[in-house]
Formats: sequence, structure tokens, C-alpha cells
Amino acid sequence: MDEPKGPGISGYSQAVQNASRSLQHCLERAQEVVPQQQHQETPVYLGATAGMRLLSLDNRHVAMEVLSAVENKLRSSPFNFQGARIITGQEEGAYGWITINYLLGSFKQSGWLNFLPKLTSIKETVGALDLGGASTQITFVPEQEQSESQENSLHFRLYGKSYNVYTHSFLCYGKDQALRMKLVRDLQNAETGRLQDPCFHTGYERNVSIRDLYASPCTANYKQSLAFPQLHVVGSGDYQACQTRIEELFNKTSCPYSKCSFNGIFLPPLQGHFGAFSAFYFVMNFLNLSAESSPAPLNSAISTMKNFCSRPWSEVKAAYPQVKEKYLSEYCFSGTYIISLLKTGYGFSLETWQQIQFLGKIGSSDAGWTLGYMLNLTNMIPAEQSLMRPLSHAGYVGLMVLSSLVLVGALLLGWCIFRKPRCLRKGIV
Ligand SMILES: Nc1ncnc2c1ncn2[C@@H]1O[C@H](COP(=O)(O)OP(=O)(O)O)[C@@H](O)[C@H]1O
Repeated sequence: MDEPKGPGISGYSQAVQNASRSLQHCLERAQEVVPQQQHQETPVYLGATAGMRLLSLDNRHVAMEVLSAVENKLRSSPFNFQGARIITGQEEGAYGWITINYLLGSFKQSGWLNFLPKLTSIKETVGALDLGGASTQITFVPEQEQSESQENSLHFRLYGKSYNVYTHSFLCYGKDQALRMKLVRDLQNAETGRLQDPCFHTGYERNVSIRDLYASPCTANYKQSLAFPQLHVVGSGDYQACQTRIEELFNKTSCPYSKCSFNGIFLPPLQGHFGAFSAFYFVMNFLNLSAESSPAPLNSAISTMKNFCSRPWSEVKAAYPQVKEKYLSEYCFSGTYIISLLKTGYGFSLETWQQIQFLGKIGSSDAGWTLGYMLNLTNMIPAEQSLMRPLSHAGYVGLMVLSSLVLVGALLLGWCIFRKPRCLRKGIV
């Protein structure tokens, strides 16, 4: 039976081992891809996200140990290691937004072409929705420039244009921590260690250690002494009931601003198109709800989820033998969570849902915060747009041919004037 590892001591060392293994794998891959003579001059940065933010909240000392273990490994690699740090939720949101807009080309167009607004349709930036295991981010340029909450507002100057961006990172609202929060809430009134859970398929069973469940800062507040050391989760596969339980995670009771998402957090009216990536994409892609040309409407996404959650676990398992059991068993929860977060949490409607595009890659690059982080650290995005636009290859060739013709013409003219004055005179007379 699959047991999700929580951040108990065993969970941490397991997590460190996993991280170390993936880092080793990453480094080996990078050494294959980057030509050997460029290893030393290739900068390497490491940014850690919400999992490490949580670990740092829970035990700063362990978090620092993990970072320094990773640093040592990277320092001994052939690359030019520049440092490892835990990035803030705001940075994670901002870098995700920078990545997708950089890859979609939204910055450059809205830079210099803005001088010609009548000649070209101005392309707006696209909002970014990022779902991780431990946190989720929403970032976009709202219609109203003045923000009601300074902690949610960022200012960028990119390619000569200013952007006032709204961002918020919800720690604990990544899909793994959200599942933990749901489980501890379900446990509050439980008398036995057996929990019937509508977010898992019928026939699915999982044992969860109570100690691990409460070990996260996201669930610590719900801690209670229970007579049983393990929670025995038994699936009942019911989308509607699952959604009801999930929606309890979003506290909509009070809002100190004109508008909020949930938990009293400011959210300006949603504006424009959104790219939803990372786990938003992994889950919606598995459920066939991410079609890039025309993403499924909200109503059909809900019917798909109803149908998927109601399928018995034996049938689902047989249908997808190649999918990791941890992911497969949680797609019912994750898909329902995504719909609830976007609809109830952020307030996407039937209409605005159509503005969301679920993105895995843009071109050949992953949609996610990492490219934006690199672009920022390596100063790849200038604040000001250079006045000269770089020439395309065709433009360059054309300009060279033209200047060669002018040069030949000038030489011929000079030759006529200084060497054969009669040819000119002949022409004139
Ligand atoms: N194919 C997949 N199906 C479902 N979930 C996935 C898949 N691949 C990765 N995940 C999960 O998606 C989440 C996002 O991962 P990641 O982008 O690494 O975010 P973070 O570092 O913030 O947890 C993680 O919980 C990860 O386990």
C-alpha cells in the first residue's frame, strides 16, 4: 500500500535522499547536454520552493543542513556554481509570470511596438497560475493599476515598459499539503482510525501515519491526541462529496478589501488570459482536460471528474498500468481540488474558465518559475528596450546587398569623375 511520506524525521531523510538522487541525475544530464569545454563557464543556480519554505518554518536548522548538503554537491560539480537559496512565494509567482510571458514573446511586442498602437494589435501579458506540491501562486496584471494591498504588488520595468503586477502565493495550498489539510479536517470528528474518503476511488485503501500527518506546519494547528497511530483511508469515489470537503479549505467568511480570493487575501478582478502550469498541467493533462487548442469548458471538466472519481480503483489501475500509483490514486482528489481552487478560490466563472490555458511546455521550454529565475539572475531581460531593433537574418543580408550596391555605384561615379572626365562631360553635353 502506498503511504505518502510526511515531514517526520523519517520523511525528511527520505526527502533528502530523493532530492540528492534527483540532483545527481540532473547534474549527469547537464554534463551530457552542455559541451565539456563550456562546463566551467556555465553558471548554475539552485532555487528551492515551498517544500523548503515549510521545512524552514518547521525546523530552520534542518532546512539549512539540506541546503548546505546540496551546495556541497553542486560546488564539486564541473559547473560554475553561483549559490543556492530558498526563494519567497512572491518570487516564485513573479518568476513563473516572467517565464511564460518571455516564452510567449509578450514583453518584446508590448515594448517597442507600443509606439505603433494603431498598426498592430497590442498583445497583453498573460497571467500565471502555478500549482506545486506545497504552494500555489496566482500572478497577473490587473486592470486597476493602484493595488489595495502592497504586499501583493510588484513593479517591473522590462524592455522599456512598466508593469504593475499582482501576485500571491498560498503556502499549504499546493496539492499535497491541501490533501493533508483535508485529511486532518476530516479526522476532527472521527472516532475510529477508519476514514471513508470520497476523494479516492472505491476499492482504494491507504494507511497514513498520524504522526506524519500532523508533522507539517500546514496541519500542526489541527493536532489532537488520537487513540490510533494510523489512519486507514477507504475510498468512496464521489466527486460532489469530495468537492464539498475541499471547499471547506477556502475560508470566504471575511475580506478586509473590496475583493478577496480566500482566507482574507486581496484579489483584484481577474483580467485577461491565464497560463496554468506545473501540477495544474500534469493533472489536467492526465484527465484529457488540457487540450491546447480548445481547453474543455468548466461544465465538461466537472462531468469528466464525476465520471473519473466514480470509477472503481481496480478498473483505473488496470487502465493505466504505466502511471505511478501515488499520482494515479490522487487524480480524483487533485482534479477536484484544481476545479475548486480556480472556481471557488479565485472565482473563475464559466466564461473566464475559457481564458485558462493549461501549459506543459511553451515551444521546447518548460512552463515554470525556473527559467524566469535564471533570466533574472543572468540579467537577460533588460529594463530598457534598445532603440535599435536587432536585425533578422534576411534584413541583415538585404542591408549588406544594398550597401554593396551603393558602394559599387559610388566607386563607379568616382572613377567616372576623376579618371574619365569625358564620360561625364559626354553624358552632360
Ligand atoms: N505526472 C504527474 N502527475 C501528477 N502529479 C505530478 C506529476 N508530476 C509531478 N507531479 C506533482 O506535481 C507537484 C508539482 O511539482 P513541482 O512543480 O516540482 O512543485 P513543488 O516543488 O512546488 O512541489 C508535486 O506535488 C509533484 O509530485
